[in-house]
Amino acid sequence: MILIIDDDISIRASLSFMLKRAGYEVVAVASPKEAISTIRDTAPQLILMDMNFSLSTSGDEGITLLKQVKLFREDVPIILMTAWGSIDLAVKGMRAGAFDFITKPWNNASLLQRIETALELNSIDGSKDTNSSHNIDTIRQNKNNDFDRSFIIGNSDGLNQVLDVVKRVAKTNASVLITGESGTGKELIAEALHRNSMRMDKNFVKVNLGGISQSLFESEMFGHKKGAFTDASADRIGRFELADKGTIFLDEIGDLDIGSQVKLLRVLQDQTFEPLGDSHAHKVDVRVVSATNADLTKRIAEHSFREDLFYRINLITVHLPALRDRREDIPLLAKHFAYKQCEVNNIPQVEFSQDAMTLLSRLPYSGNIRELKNIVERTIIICAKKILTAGDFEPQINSCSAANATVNSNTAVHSDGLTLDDIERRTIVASLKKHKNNLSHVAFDLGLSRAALYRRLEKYDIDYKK
Ligand SMILES: Nc1ncnc2c1ncn2[C@@H]1O[C@H](COP(=O)(O)OP(=O)(O)OP(=O)(O)O)[C@@H](O)[C@H]1O
Repeated sequence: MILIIDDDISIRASLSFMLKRAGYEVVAVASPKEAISTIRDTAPQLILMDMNFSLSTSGDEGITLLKQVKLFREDVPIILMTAWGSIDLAVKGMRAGAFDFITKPWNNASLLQRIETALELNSIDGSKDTNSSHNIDTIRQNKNNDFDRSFIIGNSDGLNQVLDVVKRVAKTNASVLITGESGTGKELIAEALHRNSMRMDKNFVKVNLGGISQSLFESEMFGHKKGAFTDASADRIGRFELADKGTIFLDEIGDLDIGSQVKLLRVLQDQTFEPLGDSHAHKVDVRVVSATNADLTKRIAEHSFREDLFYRINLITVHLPALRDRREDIPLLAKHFAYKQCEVNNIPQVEFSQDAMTLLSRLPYSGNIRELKNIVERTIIICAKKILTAGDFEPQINSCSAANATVNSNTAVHSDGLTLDDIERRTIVASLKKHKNNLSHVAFDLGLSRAALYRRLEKYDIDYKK
């Protein structure tokens, strides 16, 4: 049963109608007093609670009610309803333990989706309970079936715990925030959520929010109509529309400026937006996965990140441990990157000597898995040997840490007579050979944009037209 608490009769009526039509049993009450007596007698599966009771405009009554409800029914998810103008109240409510919030006027489809997500997540959390209902068993089964983690290497407890959460929430529509240091595999986890969701056949759209300027944010995310501004010479589809029915991955969300944060919050609220120059609201159905290596709680305290946006993107948090805290994964990862590098470059597979593996297993890895990948790939290209020893890796390790230290200066780094530029040039030449000068394939392999690849081809004067 879903309990609706709202003093506005028209809201009670329209919510009841919508929820009953969706197959839920509904009880609707008008006052906090009636609400408390209802939850004393029956346990609702979910509560939809208005925060703006007419008796007080401060919202204190709503917060008090929320706290009382939590005392009686700690495990029942509560979704708060507020006006957009009093979203601060929703934030207070989230701090006091509400599960989610919506702003009025709401969008029926997205409210239903939130309700479904809340119920699903609550069942998963409660699935350890021996009294689990049929519904919980079904969810548990679904979550365990066919989980594809084939592209994620590692078997450490730290990684397995992360994957366990991913497995349980992938099929829901819950927003997920992935945290962790740079290079720990956050993007891979976002992909795993998508690949294991009902949305897997639709788009996974990645947006690097750190790379989008404030002035371009709206056109990039929501699109624009031809003529909407001086440079808009044609219609453009935004990232949200591209991700419709799929997943949008908001990378580096901690870097988003405060002005763009409110625009993002609005679209996440009810999944509608207006492209620039278009007065029609566009509706989308998008699952939101975000990632950051910033400490968002700290940013909230410093007022550089909106707390309401934080709750909106963060129904579930997944924290990826640093590589130095899951060293068991290093040998598997090293072998995996070596295998891939040899395959891509069409060279015979290599092996690691015992001392090489011991060395790799002990490094500090401030750049995490990305750093390990670079070290392995460079060593293979430079050494061109069948069995790689610790001695082969050492110069590359020095060069990588030196490169980290001088990343913002143009100082050339020498190791074994080679500069980083030499290494980069060799890697590009090898990839060109492997892909018979197909620049799209080379760019993809090396993780570069075509423009970045062209710049390097010019810089090193590499003839790719032969
Ligand atoms: N478990 C893993 N198995 C295989 N490859 C991995 C794994 N984790 C990370 N990688 C690889 O390491 C590199 C860095 O990973 P990724 O880009 O996902 O990290 P990130 O945390 O998103 O980094 P950033 O914060 O800098 O964006 C990628 O090439 C990725 O494919």
